[in-house]
Amino acid sequence: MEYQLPRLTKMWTHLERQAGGKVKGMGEKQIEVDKRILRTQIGVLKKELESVRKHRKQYRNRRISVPVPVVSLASTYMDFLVFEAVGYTNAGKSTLLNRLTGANVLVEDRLFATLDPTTRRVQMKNGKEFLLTDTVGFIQKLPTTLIAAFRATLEEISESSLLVHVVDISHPLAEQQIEAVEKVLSELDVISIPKLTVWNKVDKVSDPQKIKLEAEMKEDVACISAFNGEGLHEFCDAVQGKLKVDSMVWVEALIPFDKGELLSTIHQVGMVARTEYMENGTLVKAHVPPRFARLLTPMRQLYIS
Ligand SMILES: Nc1nc2c(ncn2[C@@H]2O[C@H](COP(=O)(O)OP(=O)(O)OP(=O)(O)O)[C@@H](O)[C@H]2O)c(=O)[nH]1
Ligand SMILES: [Mg+2]
Repeated sequence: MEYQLPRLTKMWTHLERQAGGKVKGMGEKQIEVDKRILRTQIGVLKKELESVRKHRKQYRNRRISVPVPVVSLASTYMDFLVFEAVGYTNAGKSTLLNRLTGANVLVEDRLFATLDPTTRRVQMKNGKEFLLTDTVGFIQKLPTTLIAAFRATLEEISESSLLVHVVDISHPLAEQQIEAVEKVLSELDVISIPKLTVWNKVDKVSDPQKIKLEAEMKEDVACISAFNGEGLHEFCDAVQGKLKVDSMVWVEALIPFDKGELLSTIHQVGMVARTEYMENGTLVKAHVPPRFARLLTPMRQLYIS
């Protein structure tokens, strides 16, 4: 609508032309009316956007502050491993989400098919899980008014553990699109979040072998086709590897036998290197998400003592 506002004039000049120029100014009045309607609608939408933002924020806060109910431990802690698929519009983010989770997210060969973030649980073949959020695509020179409109969505990005930057590597302007996305990411101040780059649509390039070799040479780049599933296992492995290095901490803890559910959560959200049954509990050595590590503090002390 903000885009439309200054362009209304052009829409109405045809009226004057039709009337043979006799009623000059007739279009002009209509423009004023239209502008007022648009401004009112913009105001209403802005208010709604603000309330969406507040709502999402509350929701996120609640996710973080839940006082650890034992039964839902697993699903609660899952939230600490939120993965965000970011990328240029039409790069294949939604296709990737669908392919990994069997979700039914709208996929379309057009810009901005996705306007609302969708989060799904991804189950990897080794039983590990993570949450993957699909978001709105980026474009070059994202107008500031659009940034405002998508702010609620973009804010989700800043709270994820890993960003997966999906690139349409078959696109002739892939290089520029990568740059555009990196630029938006830096504007969002999320440079510190670990990132994995995915070159998607490798089935569509003229020389897949060359592209795959190129990807191999680079650090943190996985080559896939969300379309036919090629490279997805490697992608999941890369996600896990990245996590271990960048967003997990090493813990050694003694889990009392009556806290068995904690043990299964560690297996689910973390990467267990070793378990050993002791007299007073299970000794676990594993990489786990930092937040979870903090919760294990008493049990880590138990191990030390
Ligand atoms: N050939 C080929 N086409 C793909 C692949 N992945 C996605 N596509 C196609 O690319 C188009 C865009 O896919 P989407 O998943 O909607 O892209 P998106 O990144 O979610 O786009 P926005 O929601 O607009 O940001 C669709 O026509 C997909 O079928 C792939 O690996 N190979
Ligand atoms: Mg999409």
